[in-house]
Amino acid sequence: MTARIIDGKAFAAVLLENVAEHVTQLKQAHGLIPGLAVVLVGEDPASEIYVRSKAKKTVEVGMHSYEYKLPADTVEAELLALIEQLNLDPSVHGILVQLPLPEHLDEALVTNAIDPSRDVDGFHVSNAGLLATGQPAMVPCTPLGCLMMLRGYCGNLAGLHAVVIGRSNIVGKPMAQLLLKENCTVTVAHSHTRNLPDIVVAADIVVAAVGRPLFVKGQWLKTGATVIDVGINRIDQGDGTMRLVGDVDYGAAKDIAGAITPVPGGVGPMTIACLLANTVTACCRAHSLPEPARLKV
Ligand SMILES: Nc1nc2c(c(=O)[nH]1)N[C@@H](CN(C=O)c1ccc(C(=O)N[C@@H](CCC(=O)O)C(=O)O)cc1)CN2
Repeated sequence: MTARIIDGKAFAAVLLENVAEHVTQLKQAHGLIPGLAVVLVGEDPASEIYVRSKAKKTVEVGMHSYEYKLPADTVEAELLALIEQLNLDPSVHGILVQLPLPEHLDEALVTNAIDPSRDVDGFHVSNAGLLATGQPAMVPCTPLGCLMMLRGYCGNLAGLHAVVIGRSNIVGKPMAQLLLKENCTVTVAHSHTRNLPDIVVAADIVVAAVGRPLFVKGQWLKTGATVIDVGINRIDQGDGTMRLVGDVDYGAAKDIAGAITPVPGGVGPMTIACLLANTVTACCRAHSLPEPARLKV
């Protein structure tokens, strides 16, 4: 069996078109332009690329982009003061602080300083709680993108056994909550899980978010399983060049899985598209307008 490729770039292109259409409608019907503020602290090269890409796409879909670049030695009080200023700015509908933060900054404290209604990353404890209790929330962008692709490929997910490998607040936990909401049977595996291959082999859906290159082996998979690879790892090829790989051994997995996301070109592009969709949703909620159905899960 050769797996179908789940093309994240194509999914993202469709979602971005829908976002752009809604932005045009908001402008024409209500004179509103959604605004997204992105805060980057420090000079992490990958974060700089992601932030640049977010700003570029924000402008491409017709929204306002506000970028704040702070030095790596920024003190917590200064960052919190900027967040407070953005919380009060009526032209800003979405706020995100790019992660990871420099070590001296408390990620939870900073994330929870963002007004939950503008928390387009969905990392605020209020949004995490709403999602965990099945209530309308801002949903973290990476798991939201994974779910949209899973729905697109599998249709109804009810009754399927999903194994989520990884329990981070950003991906693993919200992914498990979203899959539960879809009536999947969900197993969350992590670094202490015993006999992981025996667990993965029972899965109809595998979401790999462990942050370890090529960790999930092809022979662990059930034939025909749908595999979503969240990992983005740069590995040295031994000749001085670097290669981008996921958490799944794609070369082996593609012969056993039914469908699989590539790295690059899988989950990554959907993360940014979902961020812009969340910003439109936040703008609609802020102005008590109906939420665009096509941007929702
Ligand atoms: N505040 C946040 N910080 C971080 C998040 C997040 O959702 N919110 N997620 C990641 C980084 N990230 C977005 O911020 C992100 C990562 C990767 C991609 C992407 O498109 N990747 C490409 C490959 C690009 C490359 O060469 O590195 C792909 O997979 O095709 C988009 C967004 C951590 N921080």
